[in-house]
Amino acid sequence: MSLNVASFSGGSLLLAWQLKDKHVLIVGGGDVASGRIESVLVADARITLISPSAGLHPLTKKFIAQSSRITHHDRVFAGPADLDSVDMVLTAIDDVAKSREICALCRERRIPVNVADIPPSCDFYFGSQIRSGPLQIMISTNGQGPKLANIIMRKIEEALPEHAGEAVEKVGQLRSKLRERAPGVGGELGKRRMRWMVDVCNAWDIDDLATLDEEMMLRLLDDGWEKNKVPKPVELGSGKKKHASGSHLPSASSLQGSLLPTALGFLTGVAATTALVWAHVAYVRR
Ligand SMILES: C[C@@]1(CC(=O)O)C2=NC(=C\c3[nH]c(c(CCC(=O)O)c3CC(=O)O)Cc3[nH]c(c(CC(=O)O)c3CCC(=O)O)/C=C3\N/C(=C\2)[C@@H](CCC(=O)O)[C@]3(C)CC(=O)O)/[C@H]1CCC(=O)O
Ligand SMILES: NC(=O)c1ccc[n+]([C@@H]2O[C@H](COP(=O)([O-])OP(=O)(O)OC[C@H]3O[C@@H](n4cnc5c(N)ncnc54)[C@H](O)[C@@H]3O)[C@@H](O)[C@H]2O)c1
Repeated sequence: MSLNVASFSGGSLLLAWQLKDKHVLIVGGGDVASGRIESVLVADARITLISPSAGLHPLTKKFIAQSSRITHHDRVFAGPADLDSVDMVLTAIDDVAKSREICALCRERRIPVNVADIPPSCDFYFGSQIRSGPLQIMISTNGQGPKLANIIMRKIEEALPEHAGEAVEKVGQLRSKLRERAPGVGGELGKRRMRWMVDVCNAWDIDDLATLDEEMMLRLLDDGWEKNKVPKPVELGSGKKKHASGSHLPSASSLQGSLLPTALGFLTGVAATTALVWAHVAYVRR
C-alpha cells in the first residue's frame, strides 16, 4: 500500500487536554458558557468566570453556587489584566467585536483561546461529547457541521457496549495493581507488562472486564500475571455475576446527572438540575 502523504492535511489535532488545577478563564455566563463550564469542570480545572450577574444562565448560576472551583466576577471583561496567569480562555459572549479583541489579546500572550462560534478566533474547537467515567469520546466535524456532530454522537452512543465505561475503569484499576507488582518504566518488565495487558484486553470481552472486582483482579494477577498466562473470565467467576446497575452511557449533556452531583455534592438539587440540563440540551441555538 502506498503512503499518500498529501492527504495528511485539513484536519485538527485530537487530544485529551489535561487541565487539572490549570486556570481557565471563561468570559460570558449565558447558555453557551454553561456548557463550557461543564466541560472544564469535569477536567478538574480552576475557573474564573467573568460575566455580569444579570445575564447568567440558570445553570451557570447553579455551577457558581455549588462549585468551590469557580470564582465569579460580576462584571464585564476589563482588559489584559484579566489574562494574568491564565492557561486557557473560553469566550461565549454576545459581542463579536469584544470577542475578537479578547482573542487578539490571548494570541499576543500565546494563551490558547476558543471563541464560541467564531472559527477563525479559535485555537481549538469544542466537539460533541460522550462520557462514561474515564471513557471519553469526542466527535468533531472540524467546523463543518456541528449539528451533524451531535447526531453522529447519538448514533455512536447507541452502538457502544453498555458497560464500556465500567470496563475502562476496571482495566485502569487492574493496570495500577499490576504496576505495583511490576513497577518501572520501559525495559523487559515493561514490555512483558504491556503484552500481558494487551492479552487480557483481547481475551476478555468488554462486559466481562466490567465485572472485574477486587477479588477477581487479585486472582487474575496471581493466577495470570505471576504464571505468565491469561485465565479465561469463567475461571475467575466472571459472567456469573450481574452488574449492580444496568447503566447506559450518559452523554456530556447528562453529565450533571452522573458525575457532577458527586463532585459538587448537590444530591438534593438533582431533580432541578436535570430539568435545567434538558432545557439546556433542548435549546435550539439557531
Ligand atoms: C459540537 C458543539 C460543541 C459545543 O459548542 O459545546 C459545537 N457546536 C455545537 C452546536 C451548534 N453550533 C451551531 C449550531 C446550529 C446548527 C449549525 O449551524 O450546524 C449547533 C447545533 C445546535 O445548537 O443544536 C452553530 C455554529 N457553531 C459554529 C458556528 C460558526 C461557523 O460555522 O462559522 C456556527 C454557526 C453560527 C451561524 O450560523 O451564524 C462553530 C463551532 N461550533 C463548534 C462546536 C465548533 C465546531 C465543532 C464541529 O464541527 O464538530 C466550532 C467551529 C467552534 C466552537 O464553538 O468550538 C455543539 C454541539 C454539542 C452537542 O450538543 O453535542
Ligand atoms: N446560544 C445560541 O443560540 C447561539 C447560537 C450560535 C451562536 N451563539 C454565539 O455564542 C455566544 C454566546 O451565546 P449565548 O447564547 O451563551 O449568549 P447569551 O446572550 O445567553 O450570553 C452572553 C453572556 O455574555 C455576557 N457578556 C456580554 N458581554 C460581556 C463582556 N464584555 N464581558 C463579560 N461577559 C459579557 C452576558 O452578560 C451573558 O451572560 C455569542 O457569540 C452568540 O452569538 C449562540
